[in-house]
Amino acid sequence: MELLNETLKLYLEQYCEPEPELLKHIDRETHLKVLMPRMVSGHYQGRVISLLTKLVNPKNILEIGTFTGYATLCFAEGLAEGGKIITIDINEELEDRVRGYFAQSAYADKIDYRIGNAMEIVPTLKETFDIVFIDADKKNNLNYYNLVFNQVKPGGLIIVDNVLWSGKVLAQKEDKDTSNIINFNDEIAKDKSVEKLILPVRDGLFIIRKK
Ligand SMILES: C[S@@+](CC[C@H](N)C(=O)[O-])C[C@H]1O[C@@H](n2cnc3c(N)ncnc32)[C@H](O)[C@@H]1O
Repeated sequence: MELLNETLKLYLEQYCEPEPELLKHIDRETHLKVLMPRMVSGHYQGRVISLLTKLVNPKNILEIGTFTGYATLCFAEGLAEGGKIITIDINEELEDRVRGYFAQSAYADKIDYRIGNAMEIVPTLKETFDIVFIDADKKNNLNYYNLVFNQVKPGGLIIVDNVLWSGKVLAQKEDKDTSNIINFNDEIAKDKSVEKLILPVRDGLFIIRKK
């Protein structure tokens, strides 16, 4: 089940900023040439990410789950002067394509793209982050959250994608992925060290602000 019906999606896309040409190209190629294209953030969610990032004006961003780099470039639009984004993906088959997209963008020198298992790479990072985007293997949402939490600045954001999981979370489906996401959402709801809300954007974006 798609949470946004096609008519509403098209309307929302008309009343936000237009999709930059490179992102249009990435979205088109992702749908034509890459497996599981529906993982791409896309126009409306991309503009939500871009606007949120501009409000925060971050120095350091961490993205866990690059895929084709669409959201990476949306985050990069809002980086502060001298800021950078580290983005991690385990899928080396996409590396050349994604490095090509980043090279064509205005943000090539701000993006630190690493290939490997985020569960191994994240514990090696020394930076503190203004924004962390968790969008990889959903079973590890809580592990990533716990791994990065101490490196998120007070007032910083942790954003987690797909927390409504195509409506399966509301239907309380009992498959493993859905149960993991429900468990993650429940843990965040109980966490008193953060302010939080789920935006019903695309597949559900959890916006979590560290107090
Ligand atoms: C939903 S996609 C990311 C979409 C992208 N952030 C966007 O918004 O366009 C999830 C990505 O996580 C990656 N991934 C899955 N498990 C991972 C892991 N353990 N470490 C790093 N990346 C992982 C997958 O290869 C996939 O490209």
